[in-house]
Amino acid sequence: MINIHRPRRSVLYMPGANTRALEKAKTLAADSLILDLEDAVAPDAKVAARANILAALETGFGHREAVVRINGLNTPWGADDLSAFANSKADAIVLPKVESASQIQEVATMLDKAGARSDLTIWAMIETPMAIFKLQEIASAHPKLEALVLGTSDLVKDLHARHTPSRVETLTALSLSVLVARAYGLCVLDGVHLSLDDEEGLRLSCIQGRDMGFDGKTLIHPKQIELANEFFGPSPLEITEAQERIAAYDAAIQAGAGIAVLNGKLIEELHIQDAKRILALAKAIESFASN
Ligand SMILES: CC(C)(COP(=O)(O)OP(=O)(O)OC[C@H]1O[C@@H](n2cnc3c(N)ncnc32)[C@H](O)[C@@H]1OP(=O)(O)O)[C@@H](O)C(=O)NCCC(=O)NCCSC(=O)C[C@H](O)C(=O)O
Ligand SMILES: [Mg+2]
Repeated sequence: MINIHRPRRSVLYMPGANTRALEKAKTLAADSLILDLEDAVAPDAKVAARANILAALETGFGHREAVVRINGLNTPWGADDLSAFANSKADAIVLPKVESASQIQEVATMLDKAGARSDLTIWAMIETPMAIFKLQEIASAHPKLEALVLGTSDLVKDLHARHTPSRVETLTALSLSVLVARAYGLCVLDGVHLSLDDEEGLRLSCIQGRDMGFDGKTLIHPKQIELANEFFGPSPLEITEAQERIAAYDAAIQAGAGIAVLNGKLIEELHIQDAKRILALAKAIESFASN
């Protein structure tokens, strides 16, 4: 199954308590923003952060998608967060530390009762060992679920593992998450790269995530946006090759053949589906640039 989601190459977290960052976000080249009320916000600052985010959503973030990470419903703030954003201008609600379908269903029911817009979707953070074992249950919990977001910091902590350059400690979890996301038609976003000054490490992590099938990468600082946009978007060469593949295949079909060969490579219908996905993504990214 091929699903074309909106571009989410770069998905930048910012603490809701940081009004400077919320303002700065309106000028950044990130495709999506996660306005955070959870781990990046101290308990004493949660209520003020909620108000900051509500105010920032009112003026909007241009073409950038704005999603709000609420606190878990098992915390003192979760239910109030959810009702505050149910009728806001947020594009989605991110639910942290999801471990069961019922957590997603509870959020969906609360949004329905609050009369939330039908296009307000839910994203689930996958960041605990139990979440990995419940991936299929979570992914099929509710039609409002749109994306799985890997929380590799929490996962590594819960595993008693260590962050390594190869990410061997999370590869199984990353791979299972991509498999399940694709099987259920969901968007899937890779975890953050914590070392702010390690550009080479970020580059390798972007390449690895892209090659595994992730749609994009979650980020913690504006300086990480450019690399994520570069590696999770189609390159000019990939766009040209996709166009050439489609043209070669169309010519083969016109000539009565079912397959084509271009530059010594076999082209079948499945390659055309992938070429069309690449071109649709490139077109959507181009429309961002003109907005
Ligand atoms: C890490 C930071 C605290 C660093 O902030 P700061 O010291 O302000 O950095 P700079 O001086 O280099 O900032 C330069 C300018 O960029 C703006 N900025 C910085 N970070 C952001 C941001 N995230 N979004 C928007 N704008 C940002 C600064 O305001 C400066 O602007 P200007 O004044 O105009 O020059 C900070 O980067 C930060 O807080 N990052 C986000 C941390 C966060 O959200 N963490 C929680 C999410 S990660 C997570 O929990 C993943 C998951 O759950 C898991 O388990 O893995
Ligand atoms: Mg986390």
